[in-house]
Amino acid sequence: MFLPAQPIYPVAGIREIEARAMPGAKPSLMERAGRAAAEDAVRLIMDRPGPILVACGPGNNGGDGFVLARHFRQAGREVVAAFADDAARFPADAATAYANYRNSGGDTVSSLPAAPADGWALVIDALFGIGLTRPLEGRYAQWVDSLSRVPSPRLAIDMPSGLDTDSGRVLGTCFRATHTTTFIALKPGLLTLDGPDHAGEISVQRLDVDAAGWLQPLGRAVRPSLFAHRLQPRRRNSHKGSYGDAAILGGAPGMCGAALLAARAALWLGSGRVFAGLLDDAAPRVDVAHPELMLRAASALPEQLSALAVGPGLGQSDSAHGLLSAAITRDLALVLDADALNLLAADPALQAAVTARSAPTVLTPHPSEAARLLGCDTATVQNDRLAAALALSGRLRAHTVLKGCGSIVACPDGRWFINDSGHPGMASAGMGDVLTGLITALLAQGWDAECALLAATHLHGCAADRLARDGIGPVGLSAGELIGAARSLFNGWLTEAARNGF
Ligand SMILES: NC(=O)C1=CN([C@@H]2O[C@H](COP(=O)(O)OP(=O)(O)OC[C@H]3O[C@@H](n4cnc5c(N)ncnc54)[C@H](O)[C@@H]3O)[C@@H](O)[C@H]2O)[C@@H](O)CC1
Ligand SMILES: [K+]
Repeated sequence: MFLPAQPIYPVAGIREIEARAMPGAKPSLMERAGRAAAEDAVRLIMDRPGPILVACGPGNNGGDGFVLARHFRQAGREVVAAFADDAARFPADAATAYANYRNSGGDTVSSLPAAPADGWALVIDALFGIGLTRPLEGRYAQWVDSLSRVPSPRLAIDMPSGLDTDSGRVLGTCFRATHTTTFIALKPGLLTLDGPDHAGEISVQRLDVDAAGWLQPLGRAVRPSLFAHRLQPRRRNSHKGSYGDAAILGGAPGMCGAALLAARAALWLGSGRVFAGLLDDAAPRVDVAHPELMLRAASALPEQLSALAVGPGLGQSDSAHGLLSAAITRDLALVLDADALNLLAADPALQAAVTARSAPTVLTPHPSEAARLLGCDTATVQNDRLAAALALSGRLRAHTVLKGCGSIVACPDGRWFINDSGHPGMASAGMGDVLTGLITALLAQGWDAECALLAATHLHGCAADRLARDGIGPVGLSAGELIGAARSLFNGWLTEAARNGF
């Protein structure tokens, strides 16, 4: 069964949901949060004797830590609570949690104690959650760094302290959790940029709050349930013309491989026919490993196509510019990748032409390409990947995938998705070309841009994950190897969808 695509909210959304769900809630949300975190913590210490260290901060995240500490005390487990701020300045809920902890006989220490001889059973970071507003420094930076070095399991409450909730940026330094218990819903920062390196395994504790019931989410984590309705079995009475003509335009001298990788991916994800238009006059006439592909001169692609990708190995020559310009005016689903994006960034007239298109456009930038398109630097894109992807989709009226750790899929209407499949072994040449081929194949088969982009992006990462489980990667995974795994997984999804009656 396909898992639901969980909602994701930035801080403002979580605050709004809290404000609506909190009044009169019994037990209070903080009581629920502390208890839920304690339940996750119990699972981490099943076979681990010894004391638990909880580091509590000056806000409500610290309050959650005191609720959790009280539960462990009451269960007879040794807890050391480190708290170095002024309890008189706690917000109301945290003040109650602190008082209850003290009333249960709990004490605090004002500096991080040395680890006991047999180590901590677990260390818990309840320093800062969604209320982090500036970089960690001084004492809290030291605490976070030394807690991150503890070899025990390390649990972050709501957010790893130091991680910006909306962007996944590390502010100063950041707790490196092995596990994170996050409340109410997922947050973007857990899933993109530096989030996955710091959050570890994520458990979402909803606290009996129906987040989507209070606030319609704009963001979701990518799961096949989002496009399951597209995973239809093929009709027996069909032929290659039923599954579209896909084409890849690129392959300038020295870069034919990029176009061939994209074309191979389009072939193995089910396009009826696949053409590759290659700019290199000396390009091979046949792909010997895949003679099914129809290799043509770049200017000789058929008039009738179902979907066209421009970019893999395209280069930035005048002829590349001319071909791109002509492609943009074609009334078909269009994927723009690599140098097509760089040419677009340098030419406002091309951008206007993209914006004027009525057929779907998909953009697949990595952060530097996105920066060129937005006229900013790469750091600005990375500092707020979500905003960058949405800005591109809005400006160019296109669906965008901003690649990188936690790829962001943005729609022109302001909805967005974060993909959590894949691993750093995918940081190798040709991976983007394969993604482009996968997207193009689905567009050629009649999928809408949103579903094609979501499915291809998720599939791309899932294929890499499956290969890594079999020892093919993460290190040394090559883009070509991904294509067969993607095909096999996609067929598995089709079987699953049929079994579940989609
Ligand atoms: N509001 C609620 O009812 C609930 C809140 N919950 C918890 O409360 C958290 C949010 O609480 P808060 O809004 O109090 O925020 P935090 O507890 O995350 O932190 C806010 C406090 O940290 C200070 N601060 C921010 N950045 C700092 C830095 N770099 N160095 C030093 N101090 C810094 C702020 O001035 C403020 O005192 C959530 O993440 C969650 O853990 C949960 O208990 C669920 C219910
Ligand atoms: K925390």
